[in-house]
Amino acid sequence: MSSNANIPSNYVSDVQPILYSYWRSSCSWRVRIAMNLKEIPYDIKPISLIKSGGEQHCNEYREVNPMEQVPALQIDGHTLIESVAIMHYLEETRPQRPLLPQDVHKRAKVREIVEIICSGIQPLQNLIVLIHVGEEKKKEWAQHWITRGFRAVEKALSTSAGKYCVGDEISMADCCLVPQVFNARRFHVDLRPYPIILRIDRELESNPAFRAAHPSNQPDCPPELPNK
Ligand SMILES: O=C(O)/C=C\C(=O)CC(=O)CC(=O)O
Repeated sequence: MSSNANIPSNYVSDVQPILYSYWRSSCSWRVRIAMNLKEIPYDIKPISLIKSGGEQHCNEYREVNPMEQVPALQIDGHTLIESVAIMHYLEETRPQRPLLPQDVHKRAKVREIVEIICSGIQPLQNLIVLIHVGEEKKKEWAQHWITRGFRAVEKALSTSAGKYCVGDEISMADCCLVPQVFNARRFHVDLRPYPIILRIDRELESNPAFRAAHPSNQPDCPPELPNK
């Protein structure tokens, strides 16, 4: 299966991977997009982040992911956690449909945008943080950090974007951007100051890999919430 000269051919297993995922977890969503783009078939094991105080905290799942978060991916006989590390593993073992550009400067740009979103925005507005911030303040809190980060993303995109975040090829940066835009809408962030972000999000809306990964198309999406 693997055509990457650095990866032994027996490294990649034919056993279908299992993705521990939650329908509107943006981190699970990044990996779903990457798997779909690379056309890797996988099964989803839903982990409800809200049922009974969160299934991610149960003993059984803590064995899978000691960070008590989704996603986790069982693949090639290994259990991997952390969405960005997982995307890089997929890139290295399944080089088909690359998610990193060849050009080193473009690669750096992809990693920069990934980092802004995955370290500088999402962790500050995820469920565990918002629980600590409290119901009353959580919307303002999330808006603050998303706005701060989107200013930097928009600036990065002003020099890197073509059709997508970096040039005209879909990359890891796009896998991270689309779920973060969803979160921004969820917290009613005014997105008008970010026209490039909005344009790329719109561009990717109809892409089949992105569409299939959308929360509303997940097996654990509550039926009463078909549209986000
Ligand atoms: O249904 C819920 O409200 C629970 C959790 C989430 O949305 C996931 C997050 O914590 C946000 C995120 O992934 O960025």
